[in-house]
Amino acid sequence: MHILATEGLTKRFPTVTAVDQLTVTVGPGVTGLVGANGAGKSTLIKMLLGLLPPTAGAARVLDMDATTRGAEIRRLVGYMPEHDCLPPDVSATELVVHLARISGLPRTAARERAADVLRHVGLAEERYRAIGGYSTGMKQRVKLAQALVHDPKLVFLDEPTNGLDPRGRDEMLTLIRRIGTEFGISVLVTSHLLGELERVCDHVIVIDAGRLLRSSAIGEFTQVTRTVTVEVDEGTDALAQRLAATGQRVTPHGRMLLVEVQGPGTYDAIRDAAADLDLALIRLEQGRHRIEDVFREEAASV
Ligand SMILES: Nc1ncnc2c1ncn2[C@@H]1O[C@H](COP(=O)(O)OP(=O)(O)OP(=O)(O)O)[C@@H](O)[C@H]1O
Repeated sequence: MHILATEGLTKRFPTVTAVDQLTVTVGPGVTGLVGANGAGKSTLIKMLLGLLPPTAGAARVLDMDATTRGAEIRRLVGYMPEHDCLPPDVSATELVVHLARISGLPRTAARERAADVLRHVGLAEERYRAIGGYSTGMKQRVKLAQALVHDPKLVFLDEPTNGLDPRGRDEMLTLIRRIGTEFGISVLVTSHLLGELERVCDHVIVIDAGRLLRSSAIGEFTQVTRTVTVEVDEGTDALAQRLAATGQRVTPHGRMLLVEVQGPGTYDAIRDAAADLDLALIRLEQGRHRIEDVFREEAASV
């Protein structure tokens, strides 16, 4: 079953083609939409919501045509926009209740539902304070809460981790995963960082300059891009030589080594090599996959 599907979807602005003949399908679960800034992610979402007419091609969301049935789609889909769009002088509770009412919920149900979603996104007492005084993380949570308040079947989250510090980012990613698993709501989440989506997505779509670069289950991504970063206090060269001698693929990266994970044995090989050479391991961590890595691999394979 498809949650959404596009066929040759294209959006041309006077000086740029933002989405270029995109044909892609998305199933239930949490799907990441990855691309550098300007790749066309927000434009795609706006077309899927029926807010922007395509220049060519078609899009279906929850089996409805996005061009002709935008209002129905928006009733069933939650949208967390990328940019700051919150009124500063009202509280999160007032805003979310108001938006729930606009979505058609009766007054009492709107209040209850708003209290529920604000609790789920982790806004407690602060929800009664004016939004203008909120931190970026709190504002992102309010945007998320309003996307969920009308109990959608699907949510589009546009760069939800933007502007967050590492801890806020982690908490937001955990929340997104919960939306997909505990609440059973399908999610399309955009980011310019593939690394952060790996943790929460079942499937990832990569676009570049509006074109589909790749659409794969997350496992396929991690298999081909997985590396482990190794740092030792000294003796990096000796470690690299030892690892290479035991069949590991090693690339020096400044003071660190990037080792391709060929299987669980790779970690054992690193540990044993460091122990044999009497080196102290400072860091042994899963490589963060940046979108550029995928671009490089795709380019190399063409
Ligand atoms: N209304 C518009 N008029 C003209 N050009 C636009 C418009 N909206 C977007 N664009 C252009 O289309 C391209 C894709 O923009 P879009 O916002 O969809 O990218 P994005 O992947 O969401 O990136 P970002 O995260 O930076 O917003 C960019 O070159 C952008 O400048």
